[in-house]
Amino acid sequence: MTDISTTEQWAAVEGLVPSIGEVTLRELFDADPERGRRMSVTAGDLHVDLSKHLVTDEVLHALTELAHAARLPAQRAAMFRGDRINTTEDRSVLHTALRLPADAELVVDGSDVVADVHAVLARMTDLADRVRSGEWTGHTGERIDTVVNIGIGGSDLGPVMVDAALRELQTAGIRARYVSNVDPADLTATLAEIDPATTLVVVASKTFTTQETMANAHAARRHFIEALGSEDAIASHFVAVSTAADKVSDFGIAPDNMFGFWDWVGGRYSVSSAIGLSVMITAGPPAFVEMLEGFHTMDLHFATEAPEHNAPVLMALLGIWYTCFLGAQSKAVIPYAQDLLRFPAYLQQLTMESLGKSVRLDGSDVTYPTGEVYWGEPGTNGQHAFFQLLHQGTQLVPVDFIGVARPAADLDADVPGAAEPVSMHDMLMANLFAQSRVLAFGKTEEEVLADGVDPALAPHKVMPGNRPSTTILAPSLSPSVVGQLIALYEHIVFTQAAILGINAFDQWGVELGKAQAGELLSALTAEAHREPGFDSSTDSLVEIYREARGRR
Ligand SMILES: O=P(O)(O)OC[C@H]1O[C@](O)(CO)[C@@H](O)[C@@H]1O
Repeated sequence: MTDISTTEQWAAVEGLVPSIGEVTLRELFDADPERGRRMSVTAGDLHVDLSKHLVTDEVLHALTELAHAARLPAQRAAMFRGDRINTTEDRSVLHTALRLPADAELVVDGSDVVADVHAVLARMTDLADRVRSGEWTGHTGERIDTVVNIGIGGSDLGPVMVDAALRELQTAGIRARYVSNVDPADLTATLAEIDPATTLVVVASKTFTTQETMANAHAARRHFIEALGSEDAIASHFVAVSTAADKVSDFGIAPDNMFGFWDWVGGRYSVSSAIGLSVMITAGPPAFVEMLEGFHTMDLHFATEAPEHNAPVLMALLGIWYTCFLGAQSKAVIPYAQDLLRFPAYLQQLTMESLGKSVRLDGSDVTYPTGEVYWGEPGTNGQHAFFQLLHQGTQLVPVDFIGVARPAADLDADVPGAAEPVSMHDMLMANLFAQSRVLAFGKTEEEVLADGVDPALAPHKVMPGNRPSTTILAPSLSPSVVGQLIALYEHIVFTQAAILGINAFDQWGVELGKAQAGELLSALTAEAHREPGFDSSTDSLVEIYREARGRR
């Protein structure tokens, strides 16, 4: 396969790097008063402003040529068609099929996957409606008021993030709790605040073998049987979401209470599958369907728009520009929306499990960086924590700002000096716009001195500026917008992987740790301390731990 870094298109981008060192964002904006509008694209309901990036039209053009050199349109078509592009696991990659409308058709390996998807959606809807209406009752005849989702990674981060994002729609009196960590503190804290008689547990695991999930599920099962006095209680308090029907049945959950998905849905791409069941129960089936429509809107945008107007393609190319050509190593995602609190954590798995690869699809070593370290916290909190490094530190950290125009609810605040109370949402968004301006345009020494600052202090108050950011502005945090945002980043990941020639859909690196945890568990729990067998660090840690636990 072609090593993208050996192409003339790659060399062309590389050749433009010095030109970017010669201009500033201030100069680029001064030279083109239309830059703000001209370098923004619309994707579904999202206004995506790319104008505050360290690029000229020439750079953007050269980057889109890179996408052509990597045959992005052909690779994209192969994914949407269901080709087995996850070659190391010999699987199709079809999360986009999870949001196709019911009248669409997509036959893969002789089976219409759209019909399969909608059959599961209908069963999920039926369960959610019955739980929400009170028709589904627990073992003692009480209504369900709490859903506990037990899962980890993709079987947790998606639902937990969307649950928070759709908080305002949770009007049926049903709350969700999420248990993921094998640290017993996680399940213990959750069990302490729920009543088993009114709780439905969703065991969410694609494989139904994940150590953390199975440990938590079995412990929860014991707790429910003890609390409700009968093993029969499991039938009305446990459902499962999985691709492994046999293992679900071995656990004691009947097929009627299992909601399936397929091996062509990667864990980190699974929130639009039955893995979203807890959210469908708390926010309601119409909200879930609207979210799927939002996903589909972005899928269509990605599949059909030319690269020059294609938000995920452009954002992916900018990511490659910063990491492969300008030396950036991380990307901050700052939602100015408290309900998107968990979006950065969700993106960490989506992007880093996907792009954390050092060999290409053909097994050859990559010769360029892949992926970025994603991190972030909601604004304005981040401003009072890590923004100092973004503004005046020495690292290049591109930022994605996300904001919504209309809040679900607003409050007025009295602001010193203001005649009238001020909308707190307006305050929030003013902060977002201010931060992206300060990052981009900074403050020169001349401007600092013009404020009358002591010249000795002036260097400390200079803001270098020229720090790039994207601003994504949505009309509101509707379920559709949530789906659009998730799909936007899914397709950014796809595009980067397609250009860099890596597999975004496997995660072999996670496996070795799982295997070694098994060996370590035996060493920690064995009757008698074995001869040292690991390495001198691990051996002494095991010994100290065993002693602390009273094991010799
Ligand atoms: O849904 P499962 O099979 O329990 O897997 C959970 C997670 O574990 C991983 O395999 C590795 O962390 C993720 O890719 C996945 O989302």
